[in-house]
Amino acid sequence: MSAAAASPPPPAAAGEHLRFHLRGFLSPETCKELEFVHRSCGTAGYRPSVVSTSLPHLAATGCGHLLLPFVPVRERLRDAVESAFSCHFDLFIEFTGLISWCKGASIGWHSDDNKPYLRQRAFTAVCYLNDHGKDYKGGILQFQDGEPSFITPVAGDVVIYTADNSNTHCVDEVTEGERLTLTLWFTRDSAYDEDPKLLSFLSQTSLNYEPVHQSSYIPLPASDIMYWFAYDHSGFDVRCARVHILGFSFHSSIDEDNKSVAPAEDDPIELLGKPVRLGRGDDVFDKVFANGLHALQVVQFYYWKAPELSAKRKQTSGGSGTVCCPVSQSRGTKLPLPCNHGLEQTIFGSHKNVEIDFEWSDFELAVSMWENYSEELQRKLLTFLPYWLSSEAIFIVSSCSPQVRTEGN
Ligand SMILES: O=C(O)CCC(=O)C(=O)O
Ligand SMILES: [Fe+2]
Repeated sequence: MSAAAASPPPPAAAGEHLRFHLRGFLSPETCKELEFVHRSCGTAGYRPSVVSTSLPHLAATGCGHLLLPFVPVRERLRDAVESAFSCHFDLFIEFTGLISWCKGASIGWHSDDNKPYLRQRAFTAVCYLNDHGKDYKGGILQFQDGEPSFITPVAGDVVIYTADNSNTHCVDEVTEGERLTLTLWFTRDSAYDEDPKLLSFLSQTSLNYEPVHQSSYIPLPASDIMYWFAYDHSGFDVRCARVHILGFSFHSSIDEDNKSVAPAEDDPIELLGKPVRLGRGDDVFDKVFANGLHALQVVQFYYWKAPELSAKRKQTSGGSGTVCCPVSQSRGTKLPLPCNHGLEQTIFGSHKNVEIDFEWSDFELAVSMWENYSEELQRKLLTFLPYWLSSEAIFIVSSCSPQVRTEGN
């Protein structure tokens, strides 16, 4: 969760600078962690060819604990904006969201406060989580006037600018791959502060679980329609596409010799709301996941940790052979989900290019690492929430701060 310690931009006299390009603001590890959250939880976006993950969506789908990786980043970005634009007033975060700009996504010339319902926006921060050229083509950010006149996105870099028409900008069409960003808008108007809204969601969902119970971090899918990515008179389910691209498939949780229990679904996509297994090639993994989103999150966690896991395996076993295989070939049949492999490949296919040296034993280890990771975040969330609720704000609660009393202290 650590964010790289880039020095804050120098304070500027009002009007002196329109925008700042901060290089290396986020560490590669922070970029990867946010990418994991987005690829696990994103839904079809608010514009064509876009997938997005907003913080209220995380809180509403049983993933309130996944807000934690955002907390230090939001705080550092607010500090950077306040210092860059010499703000002698309170600044609130109006929106925080992860966005994938997929093939065909672009935005024409605009300023970020250009609609009556967007007038409250004062500043924008866009963090780039992956690299132009390597991960996607197109997607250059251009400004109409002033310097810098364009930004070529590099993972870890941030651009901050005023949301008014002195920063009219556009984003070129993404022609290949997936351009990942973390976008924040800041406001001076506390009525638009997103924190109280998030806290209200969190208190309705996360506070119900005490003590930490396993099911408290299992994701709960939103309505199926939110995962439908429409493209060119066709489309696909985002959960299926993300799982397929990494070589996995969804299987029934019911064993083949027990077919009589298998219920017939009107809409096969509804099967993703029920317990599922994961398969790869002819193998089906033993574990039953609570739903398709749970399975997807574990697959994305595995993908995030795969290089580390395979390096560890090679170190300990000298690279030879598999230890045990928690899989079988006769378990749950492949779910009859509608898919469009060609389109899934066109839209999400580019990021699997880091070839995974796949072993089921690594995957099994990733399942327990994911459980530990989620449990730790959930524990932190439950510790922080009372402090957040009493100040109606989301902030880093330092464990050494004297007012924090955690269990056992
Ligand atoms: O992603 C970017 O570089 C800028 C995005 C943008 O202009 C917007 O979301 O309003
Ligand atoms: Fe914009």
